[in-house]
Amino acid sequence: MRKPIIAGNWKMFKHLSDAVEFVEAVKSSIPNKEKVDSVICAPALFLPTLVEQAKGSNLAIGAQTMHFEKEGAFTGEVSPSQLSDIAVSYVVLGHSERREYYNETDAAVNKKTQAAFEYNLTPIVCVGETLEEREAGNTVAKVAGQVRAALEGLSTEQVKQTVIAYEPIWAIGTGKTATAEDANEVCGAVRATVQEIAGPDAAAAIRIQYGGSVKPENIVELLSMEHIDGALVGGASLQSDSYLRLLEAGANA
Ligand SMILES: O=C(CO)COP(=O)(O)O
Repeated sequence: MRKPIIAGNWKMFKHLSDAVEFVEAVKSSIPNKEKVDSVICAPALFLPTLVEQAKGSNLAIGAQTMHFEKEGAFTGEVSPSQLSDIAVSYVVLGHSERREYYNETDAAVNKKTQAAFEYNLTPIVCVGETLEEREAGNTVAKVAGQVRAALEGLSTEQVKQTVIAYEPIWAIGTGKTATAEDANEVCGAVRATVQEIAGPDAAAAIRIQYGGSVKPENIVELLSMEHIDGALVGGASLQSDSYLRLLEAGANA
């Protein structure tokens, strides 16, 4: 049995005071860690405050991106060692917005995934196809290629601990969710790819999230699917009541 993992990705939303208010509102109501992993991936600026605030609760705090080097002359970047030093526990890597607007390549995502393990961070690696790729019948080829590239060089144990987020780009922020069956089919293809790379134990253990217009109204059906082990949620993770409903669905999946 894979434990569900529900992660909110706040992207570039909220001010620090809103973030603190949110964590205060949810932290005592986060479901038991044995039932679901509950994560908020916040802007880097908020991380030290939120990590302190969430200490002792069931809420884990994650970053939305990072560099792959420990340190160096990379103006504006945040390093894996800096995240680890303030006890951040997750990091989103290769989000389609980073790939599209900041030229994050498969090779960089691979280096970042390896760096995450070096610094004790759990990577949430995002993969997904554009609408054109889907319409051309290239969804599985695209997603499998991204998975292979991201996991290259990892040990079987590291592959098992990686979280993959399947986010069809056309479903992000558009209100268009992939049908639960379509999402499950691609998540199944991700699992099959992991099996080819790292064997059946890793394929059985790795957790695969779906992301793209997930809401309290559609998450239960998505989580009922065989290969969907959680959700990476943008818009619907910004309000505390909606976020708690998502976690509740995770705890009961
Ligand atoms: O990109 C996403 C999460 O990383 C999905 O965003 P939405 O849930 O707003 O569609």
